[in-house]
Amino acid sequence: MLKMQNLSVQLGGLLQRKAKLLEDISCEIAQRQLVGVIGPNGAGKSTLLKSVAGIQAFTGSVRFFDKDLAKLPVAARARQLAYLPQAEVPAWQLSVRDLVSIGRLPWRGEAEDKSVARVAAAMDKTDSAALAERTVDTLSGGELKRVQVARLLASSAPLLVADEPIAALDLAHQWQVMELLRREARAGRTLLVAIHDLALAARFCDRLLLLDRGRLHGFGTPQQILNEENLANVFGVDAALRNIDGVPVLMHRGLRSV
Ligand SMILES: Nc1ncnc2c1ncn2[C@@H]1O[C@H](COP(=O)(O)OP(=O)(O)OP(=O)(O)O)[C@@H](O)[C@H]1O
Repeated sequence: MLKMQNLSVQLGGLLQRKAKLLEDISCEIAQRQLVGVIGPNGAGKSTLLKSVAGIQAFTGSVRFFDKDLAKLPVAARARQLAYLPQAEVPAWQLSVRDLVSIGRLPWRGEAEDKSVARVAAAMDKTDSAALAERTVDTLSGGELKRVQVARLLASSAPLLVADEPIAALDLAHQWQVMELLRREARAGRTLLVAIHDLALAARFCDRLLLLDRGRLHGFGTPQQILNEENLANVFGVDAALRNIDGVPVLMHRGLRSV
């Protein structure tokens, strides 16, 4: 289980203006769940994910199965969680296969064949096997994103943290990646995924964590979180919600504010 307690992020030193990016986020996420982190631009989604991933300083605690993630040595933490940043542009002319293999680095002492098999499986699942020998700097934005998702999936970490993993993907690949992430949850992993597409979040996520200006506005099932009040008050849109096959579907009426 992933447990955040009073997680806060504040920027600025003694003489600088202080900015609260996250304020007292407390939330418990069960194992085997795909959790969508939603909220408008600037709500704090990336900051939350970076805090959980251990690359953003914060106060409070983030525990995963009773391990305080921030206190784990880096190598041990890398075996607990894999992280996909929002915008990651590889600086080297790595091959796709080598970039996906980076997901295996925390297990580099292990038998070679298992890593090779996991890398191949991750490329297959994300439709990136045909790109294996290309260098990553030649890929389109969507192809690169799929390869980066493959790197995440190649990891054996039980906690996956992904910042907008379906941004830049076409419709079919968005569905494919969401299906893959849900399957990883069903297989036992816990996933925390920032996502802007509320329709896909409603369709695939087990729980939604709604942030508004650095605060936790709500945590619950898509049915509980995606209501007309939250859409108006948090996202500033006037929308009607219709229930189709048990999934809330948004019908936009207009903007409340921009
Ligand atoms: N280093 C920083 N200095 C000042 N402000 C920052 C810094 N990092 C983040 N912020 C601010 O913190 C807020 C939250 O940023 P964050 O990237 O977490 O938002 P987000 O919800 O992921 O947004 P988006 O949907 O646009 O990706 C934003 O207003 C951002 O400008």
